[in-house]
Amino acid sequence: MLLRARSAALAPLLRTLRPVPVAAMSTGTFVVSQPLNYRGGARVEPADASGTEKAFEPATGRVIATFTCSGEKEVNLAVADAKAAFKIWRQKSGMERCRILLEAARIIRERKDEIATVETINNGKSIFEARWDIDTSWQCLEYYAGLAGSMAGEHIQLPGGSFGYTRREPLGVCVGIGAWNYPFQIACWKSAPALACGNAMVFKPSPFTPVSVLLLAEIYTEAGVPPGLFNVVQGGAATGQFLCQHPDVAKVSFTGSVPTGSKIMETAAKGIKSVTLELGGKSPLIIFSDCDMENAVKGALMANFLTQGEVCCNGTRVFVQKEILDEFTREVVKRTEKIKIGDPLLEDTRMGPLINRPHLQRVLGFVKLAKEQGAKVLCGGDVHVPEDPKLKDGYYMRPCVLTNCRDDMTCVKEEIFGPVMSILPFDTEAEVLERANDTTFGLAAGVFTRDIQRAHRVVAELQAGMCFINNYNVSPVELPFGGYKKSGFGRENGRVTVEYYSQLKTVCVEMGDVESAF
Ligand SMILES: NC(=O)c1ccc[n+]([C@@H]2O[C@H](COP(=O)([O-])OP(=O)(O)OC[C@H]3O[C@@H](n4cnc5c(N)ncnc54)[C@H](O)[C@@H]3O)[C@@H](O)[C@H]2O)c1
Ligand SMILES: C[N+](C)(C)CCCC=O
Repeated sequence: MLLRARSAALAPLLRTLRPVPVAAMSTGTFVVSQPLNYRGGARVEPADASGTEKAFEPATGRVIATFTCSGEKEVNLAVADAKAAFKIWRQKSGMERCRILLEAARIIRERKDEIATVETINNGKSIFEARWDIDTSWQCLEYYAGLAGSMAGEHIQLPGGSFGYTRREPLGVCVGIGAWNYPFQIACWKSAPALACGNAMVFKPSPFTPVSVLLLAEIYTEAGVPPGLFNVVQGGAATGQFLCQHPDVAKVSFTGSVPTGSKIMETAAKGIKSVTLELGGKSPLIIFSDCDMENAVKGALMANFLTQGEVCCNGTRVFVQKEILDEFTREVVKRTEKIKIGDPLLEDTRMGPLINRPHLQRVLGFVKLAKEQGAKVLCGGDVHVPEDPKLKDGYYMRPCVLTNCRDDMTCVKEEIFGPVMSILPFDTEAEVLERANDTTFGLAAGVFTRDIQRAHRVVAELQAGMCFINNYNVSPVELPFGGYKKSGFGRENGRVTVEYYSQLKTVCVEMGDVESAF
């Protein structure tokens, strides 16, 4: 595995695929010593380079890996291997693919604690939450394994005994490019439907979180996918560009920011490649005065503070009906102040460090600007220094609740991607709908009310791809997830995603003679 342990007794483990005991991994000790590219069913050093990167442990600020970013030659090799594996994989029946994906899901489930620990060390999210992410990862593999066996076309009767039929066929080599906030989950949400449909994938994680996807690559191999079917190349924008412009790549599925999404779409357009774009958001959460207060408060915290607020679909604009504004705000602040910040590997921690120092400074900058623009900080919004000396160089901040906010403030308009909630009072349903939709984003939205008719009426008007009624940020893999407007297009999860990783072939069969015009 990945660990260069302090203890020599662990050395044999490093040369095998066997899981490392989770107890051997603690904050401040983990170091990656093996190659982080994966090609042809094994870890490899890239054949060429487009620079080097360092990956950090956000909890301590330590460097845990220094790695080479892949150049064009390595990208070409990864795509060539994927192309070769695709030829084998596309011939397999849906049930054969199903069995292998189910086996991979089983291994992930079995190694859940270990994978969650690696995720926590490299991303900073609490171990409690990382385990949820790994659950939605293996569940995604199970879900698409289930669909693989039932993918089918149609038979259409034509005059005179002739007929047509359709075949659902894979696209070929698909590229997955991931963000750093859900590294393992994003890799699963892209690769599971891609592989279930018969495609191969080359995946590039964010250079901030290069580590956990290697475990997925090894698990796929152990489960029985052909060598080369799932490859990993490491790197940043340059490596990503090589992938997106490669002539043998059929599709790019991207998760990340709007500006990068726009560049990827431009590159893909030149090669007429299909794209799925899972981009940013500034989602509204609407709390009506007839809500169940306890659930609404819990929902607002779920909507803002998972993964240190670094969540694309967070409901960061919390619109609260005036009658309950004071009570709701009081409760939200009380509970926000109780969130335990610190070592993300401790069982009772609920908020770890942000991803890196520049990002922490950026988020703190948003809070400063919010104050300058007239917002009031009710709690948090400043640096947190944990008592444990080994955490002193980590990137911690206290979760922040802002009030006195207006719709034109920067904190209300822009994606902060940190633990900062803006509370905005409203009077009427019509008014809040207009304000909720007044954004270029459209990823998610939420409504808390006991009035069932109002709940459905409001979500029908909300311009967002993922709407929650009386909950927020839950992710059943059976439900499609994706955005409206500048939050992107295409979907992940749910049955519909099969359509984004396959194409339809129509076959027209003549049973009589050709009736020619000539
Ligand atoms: N909608 C979703 O499902 C979802 C999920 C998670 C994160 N996000 C969004 O992701 C953003 C945060 O992630 P980030 O900072 O990693 O985003 P980012 O756009 O900076 O980077 C995302 C990925 O794109 C790569 N990349 C950068 N330039 C590229 C280029 N020119 N060509 C190809 N690849 C390139 C990066 O190396 C990284 O792997 C936020 O906006 C967040 O909302 C969206
Ligand atoms: C699992 N969540 C919380 C729904 C997040 C999905 C990915 C967004 O960043």
